[in-house]
Amino acid sequence: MAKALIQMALDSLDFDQTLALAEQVAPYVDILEVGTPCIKYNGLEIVTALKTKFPNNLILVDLKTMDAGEYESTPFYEAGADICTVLGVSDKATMGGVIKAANANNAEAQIDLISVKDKKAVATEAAKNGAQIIGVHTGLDAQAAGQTPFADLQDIASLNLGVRISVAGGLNKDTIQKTIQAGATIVVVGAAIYGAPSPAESAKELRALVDAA
Ligand SMILES: O=C(CO)[C@H](O)[C@H](O)COP(=O)(O)O
Repeated sequence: MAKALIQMALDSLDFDQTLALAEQVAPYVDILEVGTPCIKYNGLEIVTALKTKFPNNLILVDLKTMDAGEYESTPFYEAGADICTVLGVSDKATMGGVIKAANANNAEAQIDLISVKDKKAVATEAAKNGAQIIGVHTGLDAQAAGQTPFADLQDIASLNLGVRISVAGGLNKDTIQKTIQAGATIVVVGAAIYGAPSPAESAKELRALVDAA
């Protein structure tokens, strides 16, 4: 089985701080994620900067697109995004638009199941329609209310859809291995890295745990 990938969520608003954090963690993670607040604040320029500075990392742009999928995502793919996200609560045509833009740019589309009621149905349909990645995601607000992504992961993994499963929602060194063992092929970490005294040390520790899982 292929090793799981680690994705670091860059959730700062500040352009220079985002690049500085990426510099610290890039050797230990596979995917650098431009978080939703960061992409809204900084736009295409930060995608270009990350792609240029970190050619050995994949770049995920967490657009969380809700409408006009192809139109909104195309410039980000053209700027170097390897993966863009689109909301699973959006219209089938919106998800289809991002999948189309991804395919046109030799890249991938991720369907984010955040706030989706029937996650199994949306994931099944999205995989059938060509989405490469399904994102099981407990957002920051839901985390603050005590929720975790683990039950949803079990539901989605049980479908055996043949697509990659990304999991986000407060993962840390105590939960990352069990997340992979439960079926995640991409594990997303934000606060546990950027909130650590040494983000580089934290990313290195997570790398070792993921490689040993
Ligand atoms: O997409 C996000 C919020 O919507 C976060 O980037 C994602 O949840 C990862 O961060 P954390 O590990 O702190 O939960």
